[in-house]
Amino acid sequence: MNDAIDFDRYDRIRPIRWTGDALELLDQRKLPFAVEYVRCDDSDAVAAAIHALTVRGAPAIGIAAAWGVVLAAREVEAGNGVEALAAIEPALQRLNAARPTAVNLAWALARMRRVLAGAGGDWREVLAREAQAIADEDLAANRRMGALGAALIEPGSGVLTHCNTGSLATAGFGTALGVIRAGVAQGRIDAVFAGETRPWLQGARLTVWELEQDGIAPTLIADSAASHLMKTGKVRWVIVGADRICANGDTANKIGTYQLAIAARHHGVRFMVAAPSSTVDMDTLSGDAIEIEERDPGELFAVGGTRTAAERVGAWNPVFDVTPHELIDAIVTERGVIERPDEAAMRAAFGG
Ligand SMILES: CSC[C@H]1O[C@H](OP(=O)(O)O)[C@H](O)[C@@H]1O
Repeated sequence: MNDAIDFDRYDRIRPIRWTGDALELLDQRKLPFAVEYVRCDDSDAVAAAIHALTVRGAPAIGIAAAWGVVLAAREVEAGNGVEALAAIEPALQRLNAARPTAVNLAWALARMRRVLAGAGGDWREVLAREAQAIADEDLAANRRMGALGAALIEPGSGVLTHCNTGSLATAGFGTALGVIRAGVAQGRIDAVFAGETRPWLQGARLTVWELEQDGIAPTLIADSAASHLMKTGKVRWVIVGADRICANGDTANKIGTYQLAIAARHHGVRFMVAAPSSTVDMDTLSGDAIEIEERDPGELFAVGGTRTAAERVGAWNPVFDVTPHELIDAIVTERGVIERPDEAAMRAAFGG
């Protein structure tokens, strides 16, 4: 076993590209069957891409929104940041409304507002530098988290992950999938199981595709097979991402995460949440206060354009759920590891 991580092998995918005058987004609605980028020339196009899941994943939508602010700035004239902020605020509101659950969206917009409010005549350049800094910091955080999370994993482990938390959901390398990449690179992880993650199939379409790019051969399972897999003893950890981590450690993540945590605790499988500090929301005291996004029920009726449900059926499509902190064994951010998270541990680590 060694601690080295070959980022040339494990960190090559970039879902977000800034061209200097437009934002190019790897269209995650079309992966893995087509690798196509969508060009956004204005902030409303970015907001639409976030809502449509062209770009998705908590850190990635924050980064995309930050570049959306840069695009909004191109449409106004102002002598300084305060004037510019007043002019582009409606566009920032539309970006913020694109999706409600991942705190990274609002966090990135608040950070862009903060630097803009203090900027002078060079406010456009200040915004562009801040958007790039948000992306660069996320990539560095993911690589750091990968090492911190992997260090918790005993050699010879099997792991199960849910949804997609890789390069596609971030600036690169990933959060939970970054921990898994690091664990594989270090020889700690022998088997990676990926849940398909209905209804949007982030696991079957995106996580499997990402791992194939790395030369890692995951085993795909139906979401409904997860408890049975844990019962076999083949996994020692469930490793997932997060869209919002509250002041007491309660965590919102892709729908299905909560039941994975319940099953993990029942079977003595450890449960790790990996997310950058930009996903921590110390202003939200507990998971009960998190707005859970509900998407078009039609997402449940078809896969890839082929209907799979009988006609004339209703559906309920919440796309996140909340795992109570009591079911989480470790929260890993780039700042460190919080074992058995609770409000005291979260405040010691993040203040507030
Ligand atoms: C690294 S954050 C990824 C996070 O976002 C996903 O949701 P969505 O695909 O709807 O954006 C899921 O909750 C992942 O854990």
